[in-house]
Amino acid sequence: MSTNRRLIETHQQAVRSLLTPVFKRLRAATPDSVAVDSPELLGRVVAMEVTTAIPLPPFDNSQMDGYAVRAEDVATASPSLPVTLTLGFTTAAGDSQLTHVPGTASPVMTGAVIPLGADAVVPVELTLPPRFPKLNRRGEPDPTGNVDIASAAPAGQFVRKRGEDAPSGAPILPAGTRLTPTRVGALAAAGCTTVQVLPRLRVLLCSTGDEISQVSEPTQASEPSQLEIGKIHDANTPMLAAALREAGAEVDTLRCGDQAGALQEALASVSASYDLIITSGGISAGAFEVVREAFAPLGAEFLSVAMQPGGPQGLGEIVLPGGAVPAVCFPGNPVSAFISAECFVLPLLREYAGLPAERPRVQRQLAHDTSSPLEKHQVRRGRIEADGRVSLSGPGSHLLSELALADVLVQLPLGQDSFLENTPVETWRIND
Ligand SMILES: Nc1nc2c(c(=O)[nH]1)N[C@H]1C(S)=C(S)[C@@H](COP(=O)(O)OP(=O)(O)OC[C@H]3O[C@@H](n4cnc5c(N)ncnc54)[C@H](O)[C@@H]3O)O[C@H]1N2
Ligand code: MOO
Repeated sequence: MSTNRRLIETHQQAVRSLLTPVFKRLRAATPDSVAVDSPELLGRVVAMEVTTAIPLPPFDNSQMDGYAVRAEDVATASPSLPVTLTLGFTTAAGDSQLTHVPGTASPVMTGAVIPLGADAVVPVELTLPPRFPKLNRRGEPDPTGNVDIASAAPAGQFVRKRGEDAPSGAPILPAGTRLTPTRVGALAAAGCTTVQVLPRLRVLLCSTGDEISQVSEPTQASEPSQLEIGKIHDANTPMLAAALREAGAEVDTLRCGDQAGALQEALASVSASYDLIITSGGISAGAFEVVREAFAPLGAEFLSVAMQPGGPQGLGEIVLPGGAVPAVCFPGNPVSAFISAECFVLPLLREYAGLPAERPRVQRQLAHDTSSPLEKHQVRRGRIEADGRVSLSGPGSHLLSELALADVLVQLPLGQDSFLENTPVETWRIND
């Protein structure tokens, strides 16, 4: 066993240095043009500032169903001394602008253009009686009758001014903004039909091992297993693909057995299409370490990080016929693979995708005593108890079901091997 282990922070820095040029290149690349109504848009990052070509709102409009008036015509109105005004033509949302006749009340619906010459709106509830009479729109016979206005309306009351949300030419989304549903709405309101977004990071996720590569179809959980002894279902490909996609990447997958030549061959034909290769398995001290055997001669480095799980790691730019591609290699144990992704790669991807890089971090007390290797940073899985303290599951890196039901990853720092009940520890929220 190597004792020359790299600190977790040093390896984080090494992975960051490997991937920084990739993100820099993607930020400078031709952006993708994506339609505003495409399901593809959600979660993408705006490549350049978006401005609105029109004022928002585009015209003065009513905030209420009521009557557009001139403020001066209703200045003295009150419930005990209403002001009676002649009914004018009605404007509904979507109608073009009418001209307001001084001394009259022009019925307007919410969103309707304020008639030219009116400057305030009296809600229908503040008229007597508090409901609309028969109304006439443009093209219909001239309206007849009056309305009693029971409240004064200062100029501007319930008028949503043209451009008050964003004037014409104003920036609505700065470059680097991640597109959420509200931002998609703002783009649509401004009349944008397409938006320029940063290209996604394209990842080839490669899971290795004879034990997974020869299993054809997974059996239903409810049926007796069809697995031959020695084979297992491939958990890492779906899990890591989901984690990478959640962090904004575009992911293709490749499964490969334990033959280094076959892995090199498979990568040679596809590598040019990817910004990053992630591998799982085949990197520790065994006799058949396919990733180590295939990648070390191509330029990757394999080493040991002072952490558990996730001790064995690999990284480097590997040189393939299609060009050099950065590769980050995780150990095969599923919990090790997930925690490696959480510690070394996902924060960088989230940062590029405009997401918070770090999982929400909170100090919590341990619900019981525990121990951890003195010379390693241990990442345990925990459940939050009703009293807010955290209970740990076993340390084994094969315990995927326990990881799947954990609330937090619990950080037990290097240099301490015994942790008493109620010791405060840093926790990272997962599985939300
Ligand atoms: N003599 C030593 N043996 C081991 C060491 C060591 O330092 N010296 N390190 C151990 C640690 S820690 C880990 S972690 C593993 C890492 O091994 P590999 O990265 O080479 O991974 P594999 O041997 O290929 O697989 C490990 C384990 O995970 C299962 N696995 C692999 N791929 C998948 C998958 N896609 N889905 C589900 N499970 C997977 C595999 O069957 C093995 O059980 O090495 C220790 N050994
Ligand atoms: O470090 Mo391994 O990643 O514990 O299981």
